[in-house]
Amino acid sequence: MLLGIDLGTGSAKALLLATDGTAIGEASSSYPVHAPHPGWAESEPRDWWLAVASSVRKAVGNHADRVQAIAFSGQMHGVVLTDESGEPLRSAILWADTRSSATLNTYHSLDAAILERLGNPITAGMAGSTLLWLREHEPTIYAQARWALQPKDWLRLRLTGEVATEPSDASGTLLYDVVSDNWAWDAISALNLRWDWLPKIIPSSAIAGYLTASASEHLGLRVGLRAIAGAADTAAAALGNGLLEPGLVQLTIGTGAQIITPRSQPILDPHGRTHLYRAAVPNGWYTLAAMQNAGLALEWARGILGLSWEQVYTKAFSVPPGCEGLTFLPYLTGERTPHLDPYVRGAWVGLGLHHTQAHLMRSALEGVAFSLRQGFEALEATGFKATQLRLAGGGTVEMPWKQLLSDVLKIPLYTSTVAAVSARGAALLAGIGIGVYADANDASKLAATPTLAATPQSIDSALEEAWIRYQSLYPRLSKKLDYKK
Ligand SMILES: Nc1ncnc2c1ncn2[C@@H]1O[C@H](COP(=O)(O)OP(=O)(O)O)[C@@H](O)[C@H]1O
Ligand SMILES: O=C(CO)[C@@H](O)[C@H](O)COP(=O)(O)O
Repeated sequence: MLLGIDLGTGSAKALLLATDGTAIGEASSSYPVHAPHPGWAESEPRDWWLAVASSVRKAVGNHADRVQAIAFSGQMHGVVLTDESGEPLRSAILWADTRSSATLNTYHSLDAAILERLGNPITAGMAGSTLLWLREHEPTIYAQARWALQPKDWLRLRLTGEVATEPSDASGTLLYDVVSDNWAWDAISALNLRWDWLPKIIPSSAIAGYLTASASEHLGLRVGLRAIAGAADTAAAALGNGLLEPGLVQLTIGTGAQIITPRSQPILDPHGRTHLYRAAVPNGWYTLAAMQNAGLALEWARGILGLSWEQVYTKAFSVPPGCEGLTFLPYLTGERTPHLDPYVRGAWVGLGLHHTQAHLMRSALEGVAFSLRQGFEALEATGFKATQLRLAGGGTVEMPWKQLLSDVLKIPLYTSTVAAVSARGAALLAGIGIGVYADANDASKLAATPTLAATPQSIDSALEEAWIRYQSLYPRLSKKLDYKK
C-alpha cells in the first residue's frame, strides 16, 4: 500500500492507496492561517506537524505494516526558514501573503533575459519575493537560517532528516529557471539573495530519504519507510486526475483556486498573466491560472455571516441569480490571474435595503465563480480551447455550487471519484518511486475516474448582467489605477 500526504493551506490530507488504485483510507485535519497584520498570511509548522500525524493515523488505521512507501504534496510558494535540523525559526510565510509587494520592483529591475527564464509573472507571496522582504525586515533570522524550504519539503526533512526539493515546487519559487530546469543562479545572484539555503533538486519520484525513529513514532509507521520526494499540490493533483496530456484542463478549488493545462514544452504566456511550472513528471510543464481567493473567500464570508456550509447553500440559492444588484469581489488577499495586483482588496458593491444575509452569501459564491471565469479566459488566451474541466480540491464537493460554476464558466465539469486528488497523486508518485509502476503513464491508469458533475444550463440574464458588472468593478477598486490619477 502507498501513502500520500497533502499539506494543504487549510488542512493536511492523508490517503492510503492499494497498489491497484483502491482508496483504503482517507482523513484530514485542519489548522489555521493567521493574519497578524493586514496582508500577512502565516501558519505554524507545529500545527502542520500535529495535523499530519492525526490524518495519517486515521487514514492508515491498522494497515501500518502494509505501507510500502510514502510521498508528499503541498501548498506551493511559501517559505519555512529553519535551522540545520529543520526546526523552524519563525512562522511559515504562505503564498497568500502579500507583504512582499514592495519588493517586486527589485525583480522588475532584472535583465529581461533573466526574467523571461523564470517563466512566471512577478508576484508577491512567492519564496523569492518573500525572502527579499525577510532580508530587509528580519535580517537576523535571514542570516541565521540554514534552510529556506517549501512547506512539503520542510515536512519531509522533519520526517527523514534529509533535505531536498523537486522541480514542481522549485519552479514556483521565482528562483527557478523553468527552461534549463535548475535553480536560476543568475537571478539569485543579481537579486543578491542567499543561495546556500536552497536544497538540492531531485526528481519528484526519487527516494528522498527514510522515516526516522522519532518520525515513525509520531506517525505510527515503520522506521526506515521509503519517503519519495513528491510534488506541488497542483502538479500532484494533475497526476492524481490523470492529467498528463496537453489539452486537458483541471480546476482545483481549495483555499485558492487554480486552473491548469499540461504542456510538453515550456511555453510562456504571451500576455504574462498565467504561471508556467514544472509538472510532477519528467519533461512536463503546465500553465496555471492562479486565483488567490476561492475557499478562503467563501470561508471568510460564511464566517462573518455566521452560516454553516449547509446554511450557505440553502440560503444562497433561495435568492435569484445576480443577487438583485449586489456584487462581491473576492480579492481579500489581492489577486494574481488575471490582474497581478497584490494591493487590490475585496468589496461588496451595490448594497440596498432589500439585501439580506442570503444575498450576501450568494454574491460571494458568484464573485468567486466570476474570478474563476476571468482566470479561465486568461488561460485559454494562452492558445487553446478547453472542452471540459476536471475538478479537484475540497471546495468542489457541493452540487448547487458545481452547477453555478458550470453556468458561469460555460463548460461541463467532471468530478473525480476521490476528493483528495493531490494526496492521490502523491501516493502514485510513491508507487513510481519504489517501482510498483513503471512510470507516470503507467501510474496514471490508476488515476481517479472522471464522472460528469454538471453541464451549463440555460443562463439567466441576471447572471450575465452580474458578470458584466463584476468585470467593470476591478478597475474601480484597483490601487494601480489610483496611482495613475
Ligand atoms: N461545502 C463547501 N462548499 C464550498 N467550499 C467549501 C465547502 N467545504 C469546504 N470548502 C472550502 O474548501 C477549502 C478546503 O479545500 P482543500 O482542498 O482542503 O484546501 P487546502 O488544500 O487549501 O487546504 C476551504 O477553504 C473551504 O472554504
Ligand atoms: O498558489 C498556488 C498555485 O500557484 C496553489 O497551488 C497553492 O499551493 C495553494 O493551494 P491550496 O492550498 O489552495 O490548494
